[in-house]
Amino acid sequence: MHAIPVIDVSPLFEYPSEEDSIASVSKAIADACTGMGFFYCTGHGLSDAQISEAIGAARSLFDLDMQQKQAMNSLNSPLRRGYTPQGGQHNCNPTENNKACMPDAKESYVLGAGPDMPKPPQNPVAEAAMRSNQTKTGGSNAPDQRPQDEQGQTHGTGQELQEQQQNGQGTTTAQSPMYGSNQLPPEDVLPGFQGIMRSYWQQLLRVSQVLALGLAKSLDLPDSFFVSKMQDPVAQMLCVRYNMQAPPSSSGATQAHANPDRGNGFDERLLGCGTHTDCGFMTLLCCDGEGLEVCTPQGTWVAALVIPGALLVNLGDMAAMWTNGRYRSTPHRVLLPRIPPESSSARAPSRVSLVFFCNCDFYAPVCAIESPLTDKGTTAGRYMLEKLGLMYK
Ligand SMILES: O=C(O)CCC(=O)C(=O)O
Ligand SMILES: [Fe+2]
Repeated sequence: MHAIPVIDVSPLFEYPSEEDSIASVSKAIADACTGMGFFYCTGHGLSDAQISEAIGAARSLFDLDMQQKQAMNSLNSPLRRGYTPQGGQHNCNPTENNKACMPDAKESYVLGAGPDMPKPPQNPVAEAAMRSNQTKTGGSNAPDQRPQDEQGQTHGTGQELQEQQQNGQGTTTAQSPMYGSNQLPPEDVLPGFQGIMRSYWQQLLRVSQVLALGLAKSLDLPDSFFVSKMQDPVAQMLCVRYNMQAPPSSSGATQAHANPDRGNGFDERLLGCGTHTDCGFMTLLCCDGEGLEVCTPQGTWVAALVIPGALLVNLGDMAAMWTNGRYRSTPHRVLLPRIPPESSSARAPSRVSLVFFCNCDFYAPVCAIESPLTDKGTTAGRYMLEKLGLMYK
């Protein structure tokens, strides 16, 4: 029995038919999002082989020699896309207790929405959800807060938000500051990488839109509520390799990762990724090893075990903002078990994860659904830039 629920989302792909099964899925999503804020998603349409292939492609990128990886150094990219060696990136929640963050013990490679990555594919579910908005009235008190340029009318979402929407009028995500080129490894350096990652990316955009329908249904919102804000999302995919560490010495950088709050036992581990919440809407993760831990509503930590073929979904800050905290943006972290001192293995073990942040359209308005007149609100892009700016100092 997993502490984190497993939800078979396949009925959502039958939308708009299969109403009863969709209602059960939506209920399960609501329970998961008000509880752990994390759930395993099965029935998403990707085969185990596709997931393993993408993890394998990331692994082969990290296996390149350092010179080849440095040729894609994220410092060369204004959007910090590309490769970041170990020690070069923060990923802690900068607001947590106002504590200084230590660099995470990981190397990473970031891909983001841009002209060299695919747009969301044809998606009959998303299209049907968008159409339902035109045909249905009632069913929910919550307004659909699409920007003015899409809907041609204003909503009571607060003056500031309306101004932003007006400023963003006619502006697409592709013209936003978070859209740009990636540093992809050339085909002769890493054959097949680009194709595998583009195809995985496109699949995950499709799954994200379908989950967005499930999330709207779970909140009794219009079916298009979230899908309409994910027409051209500023998605980002973080590929990470957590390299297992030697036991911390009594001095030096690795020692600094030991978490004093955890008391006995924890000193033996290092932090692969500090405690944080994700800043976007939802995150879809696959990985090939354990280490991720999730904070329960009671404040304890549970391990997110690996379920082969499942995608682990969690909500980010925007989901919490829309729902006034009813849906959790759950704190999580990644721990690294140390290599036992007696280990004679020539190669340190490591864990690879692919973390797909399905953010919304850059100019999508985000404000509390139930109190749009009082909540000042923001836009997805503004919120992400603020939070990322704090993390990538
Ligand atoms: O690698 C993982 O398991 C999670 C990483 C993560 O939470 C993040 O990068 O936001
Ligand atoms: Fe995260």
